[in-house]
Amino acid sequence: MLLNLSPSLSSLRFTSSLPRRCCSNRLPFLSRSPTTRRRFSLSVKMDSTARRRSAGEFYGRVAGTTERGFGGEVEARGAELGSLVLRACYTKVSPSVQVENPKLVVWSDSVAKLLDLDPQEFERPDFPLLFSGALPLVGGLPYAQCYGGHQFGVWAGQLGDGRAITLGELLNSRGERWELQLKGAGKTPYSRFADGLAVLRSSIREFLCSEAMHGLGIPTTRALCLVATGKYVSRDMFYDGNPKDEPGAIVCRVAQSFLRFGSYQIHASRGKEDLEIVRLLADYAIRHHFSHIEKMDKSEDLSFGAGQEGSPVVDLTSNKYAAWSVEVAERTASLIASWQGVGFTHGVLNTDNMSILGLTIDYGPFGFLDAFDPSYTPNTTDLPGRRYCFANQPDIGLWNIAQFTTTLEAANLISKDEANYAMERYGNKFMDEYQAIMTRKLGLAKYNKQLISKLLNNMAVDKVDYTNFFRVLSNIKADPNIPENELLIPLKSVLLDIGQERKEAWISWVQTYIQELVSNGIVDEQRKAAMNSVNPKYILRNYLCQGAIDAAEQGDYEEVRRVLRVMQNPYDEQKGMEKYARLPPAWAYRPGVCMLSCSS
Ligand SMILES: Nc1ncnc2c1ncn2[C@@H]1O[C@H](COP(=O)(O)OP(=O)(O)OP(=O)(O)O)[C@@H](O)[C@H]1O
Repeated sequence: MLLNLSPSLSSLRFTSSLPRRCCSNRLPFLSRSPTTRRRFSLSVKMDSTARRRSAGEFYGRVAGTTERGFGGEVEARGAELGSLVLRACYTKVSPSVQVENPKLVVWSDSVAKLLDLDPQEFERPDFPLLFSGALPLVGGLPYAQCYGGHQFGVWAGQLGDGRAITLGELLNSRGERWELQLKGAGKTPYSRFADGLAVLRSSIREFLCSEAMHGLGIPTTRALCLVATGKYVSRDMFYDGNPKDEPGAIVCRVAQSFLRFGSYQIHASRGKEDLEIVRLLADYAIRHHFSHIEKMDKSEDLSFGAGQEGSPVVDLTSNKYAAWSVEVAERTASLIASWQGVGFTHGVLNTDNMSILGLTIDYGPFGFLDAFDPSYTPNTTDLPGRRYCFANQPDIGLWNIAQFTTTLEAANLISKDEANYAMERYGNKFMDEYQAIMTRKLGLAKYNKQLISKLLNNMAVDKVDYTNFFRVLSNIKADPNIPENELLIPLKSVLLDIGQERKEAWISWVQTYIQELVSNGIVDEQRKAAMNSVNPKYILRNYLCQGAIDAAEQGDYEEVRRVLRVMQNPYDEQKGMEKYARLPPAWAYRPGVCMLSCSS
């Protein structure tokens, strides 16, 4: 039954979406056959320049780095426990989640604006029914996408969308295309062995972090609203054989596209018959999301030497797919540089969690750094190798780009030289952006590698809080005459429990920093304002999420809403909200708060 919608909701303009001929429901040969094993070569040769120009140098070597993953051959193991959907990149499927008196937990007015949705619509009594998928949206064309991916460096075959259902793609009045997706709305043909559902705990984390990342100015999928279904879902959070019933929930995510590296990989992995889908999906992405590439002036000289001297020239005007791969590589590099700037650790950087638009996607066991620790990983599953720890993210981004370009190569869309060139551009872009971000964080006029490396080293030794340190750093005055015993006063709230020897190390660093500030010649007040606009006061520490989750599980949604409000303006001083900038309390170190598993 379709509802009689008020003007704002009913005038949402849904538009055509993924290539229709790639829809499994349209295909006579829709297959849900058992997995077939096949050899799938994904060997990747890393360009030495690209590898050299990654960020390892700043953080030192971390145990279990990713070298092993840079090459070699893997076998397509496929979704051995489920069934496969072949020759298609999506399937029409409607939400099937059960609800009982569903409730709107939290919503985002700014996302509503993106969609031209009147925020008053959040108040309509049937809103929770519409945005849990229990009632259809007029004009919606729901579907689930087919994608695969490398998980922890190993090809895992078909993975999703196992619990995300796209309601449709909208065109807003500015001509922007926005895809609406319900996460946790029931099974799809891609659900494998799982239930297609999500719990309140993980949905609150996803909702809050999407909006917090946006507040920080970091590209991300957004979240329109979060509905508690009123039903329970069984989860084994610690994988200890003791599943517990948790409240179920659904987040309505919004992005210009949810296409991932894995959306392309899955088809390249299936050999000849599916290579055409890689091309169709690439054309789709370029047409709708990288249209400037299609409009590129062919007479413009965009030829570049790929790599070192004597290496082949790559002309980006002659192959739109090459230009596209470079842009995907560069967007990914910028994204990861911005994560490093705020201490965000994604936790599960599998290729199915890499957006082709360079958005942060899939908020699972993420964490922001508290005490600076390059080897920090928020994901308990990642603990043995720390593949996805903070310091490894730039290298993992490159590894993932290598998988993406290998996919385009396999589909004969780009050449090996073009693939190498995209990787090289990743390395260069990452370094440029990372250096610029760190320079701004310190309020300097130019990049000073030694000063920054020394600082990060000091912070790691003394376990200094990453966010709060940079926030108070702006209080240091560019005055070379400050007596030695007063140099650390502006930093006293963040240099906790350090002995005499470490004090000396810090005094020495502050002295060099002040010299640098003096030579840069920026007025203190100006520098402070500039630093505070890039060093957040508030970040979504895991314990803040947990506080909001604990209250919401008791039926009190006010804390989720309060945390959202604080995180929407993370660079501002917010009167009365100082407690949200505090270090984690002791209880935050209990299992499941700062460290999480993938169970959601
Ligand atoms: N409860 C579930 N039911 C069905 N499929 C699931 C479930 N949980 C995860 N999956 C699928 O397993 C894959 C890997 O899990 P992951 O935790 O990365 O996904 P997710 O958080 O559901 O997805 P997304 O990347 O869309 O945010 C995903 O493709 C997802 O579709």
